[in-house]
Amino acid sequence: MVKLVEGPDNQQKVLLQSSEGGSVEVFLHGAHVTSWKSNKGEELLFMSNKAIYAPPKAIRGGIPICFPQFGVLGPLGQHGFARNSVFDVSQGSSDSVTLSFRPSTEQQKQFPHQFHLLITVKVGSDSLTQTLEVKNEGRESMPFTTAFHTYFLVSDVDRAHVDLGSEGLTYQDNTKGRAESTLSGSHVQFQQEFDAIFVGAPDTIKVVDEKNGRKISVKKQGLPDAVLWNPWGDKANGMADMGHDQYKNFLCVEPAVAASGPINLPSGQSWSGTQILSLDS
Ligand SMILES: O=P(O)(O)OC[C@H]1O[C@@H](O)[C@H](O)[C@@H](O)[C@@H]1O
Repeated sequence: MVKLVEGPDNQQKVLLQSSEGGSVEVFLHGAHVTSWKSNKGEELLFMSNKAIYAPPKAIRGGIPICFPQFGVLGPLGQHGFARNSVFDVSQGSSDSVTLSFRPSTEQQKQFPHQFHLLITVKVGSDSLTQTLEVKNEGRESMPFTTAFHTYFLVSDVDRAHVDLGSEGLTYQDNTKGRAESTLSGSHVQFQQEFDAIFVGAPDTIKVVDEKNGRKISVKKQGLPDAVLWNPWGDKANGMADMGHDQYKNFLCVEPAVAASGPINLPSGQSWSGTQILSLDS
């Protein structure tokens, strides 16, 4: 039942369709969602026009999976190796797919743990539900951090904001060596590079595109933190896989186990975290 087609750079992707008209595309490379369209067919995720779809680099845009490490919070390369690896199809239907990954011997040299990672993506009526489930198949407990690194498409970052739904939250500012800062009000309006870990963030966060009147709710389950990021012009224009001034068209909200972690998963046990994205009508 799973519909697999070839995408850019000879990479295979799964096409999902909801009965109400919404659709999602997921590459086997990184179990990476690169498109989520509403019931009316509008694209809701940002993709770089210079994205490279083939491993070993992660695809720029969509929803990279950061695992088994978020950011530089550990000994591995930034955001871990799952996003650079090709997954297998485990099971699926017309509107949902589960992709499966086990680390290679080479990857286990950097991260000496055996695990089974399952990413399930389901498209619903103006919604996308994504679950990360990991089973520790090794003999030792396994430390990890993780994130759904979601790039939301906005018409103009100057006329968009993130509503955290609660005033005066504190965050670790990655642009200042993780110094603690306090948010004034409950909104983040991006006006320069912003890279922040909200530890113990609210479980519902809204992405508001003021210019086109669109609101998307991000609900997280089992994921204590949320990272908010936009690199702004100088940094983004220096990225080889990001188009010129495309930073104006996205903002990232990333449900995560980041500074609250790591989680130490005992041998033989499983853990899961979920994000539910829904377009407010
Ligand atoms: O360029 P990458 O590896 O995809 O990372 C993008 C960004 O991801 C964010 O999650 C981090 O907080 C940033 O510090 C980082 O720059």
